[in-house]
Amino acid sequence: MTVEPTEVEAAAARTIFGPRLDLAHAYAQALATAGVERGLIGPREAERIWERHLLNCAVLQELVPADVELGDVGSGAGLPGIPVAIARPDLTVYLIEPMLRRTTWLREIVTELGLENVEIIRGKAHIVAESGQHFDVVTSRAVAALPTLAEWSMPLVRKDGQLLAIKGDTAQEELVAAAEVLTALGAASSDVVRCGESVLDTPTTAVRIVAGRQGQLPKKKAASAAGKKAPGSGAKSRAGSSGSGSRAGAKRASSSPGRRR
Ligand SMILES: C[S@@+](CC[C@H](N)C(=O)[O-])C[C@H]1O[C@@H](n2cnc3c(N)ncnc32)[C@H](O)[C@@H]1O
Repeated sequence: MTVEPTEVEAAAARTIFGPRLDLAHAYAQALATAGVERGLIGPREAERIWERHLLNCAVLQELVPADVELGDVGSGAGLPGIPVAIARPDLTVYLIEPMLRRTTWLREIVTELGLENVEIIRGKAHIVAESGQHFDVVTSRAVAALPTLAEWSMPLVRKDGQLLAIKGDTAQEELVAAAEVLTALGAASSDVVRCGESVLDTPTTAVRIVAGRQGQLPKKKAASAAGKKAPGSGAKSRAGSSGSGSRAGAKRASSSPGRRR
């Protein structure tokens, strides 16, 4: 099966990916074939791989400053982290994902594409935060409702850094629902933004939260982390290496993940 973008999608892809367009084609092809066979995305996604996945995710890069470190929480098959990393070779992108099956795929595809600006961290977001790692920008898509997502992601954000969460039509409502949590987590500002308006028929909606201080674990998480240090916490694996031995991936988060996209 070959996955060709429509004319409109191809024009958008040329603008977004520039000289790295071939890498975007190779990733789209792999996602629509091996990605579907391995259950990383649903079978119906293959025919809308460009619009709904590569382009929808890659335009998030418009909000990302130059030369920064970006952590992508709950990366799954590599979304939005891999399209952003392809579009922006100046960034160092860390794909954060607890499930071994998915980090195995991520290591394979990152190696196959030769993406030197991507690293893979196996673990849940709070375990990575517990290890003291911070990023200038933390992205996500379809991981959890905003109050939960903020609790997981804000501890990973450096002072003045941003959390960028791709959300659908409910973005504004989620932001209102998360107001109290965001204040407690030290958010300096938050808004709903649209990306890709000049290239996409349907621009991507994202919630943007700016951190007023370097992220810390919420008190109850910090207390339990201090009492019980998780094995493998903080283990970071370069793409293509054998990965961490963290058991974090085996334990499900108590909050239900957001709508699958
Ligand atoms: C519905 S999938 C979305 C994957 C991808 N972001 C996308 O848009 O296609 C949610 C992902 O979040 C991961 N996840 C769940 N809880 C997590 C946590 N606490 N920290 C990091 N990732 C988590 C899951 O393993 C899964 O890969």
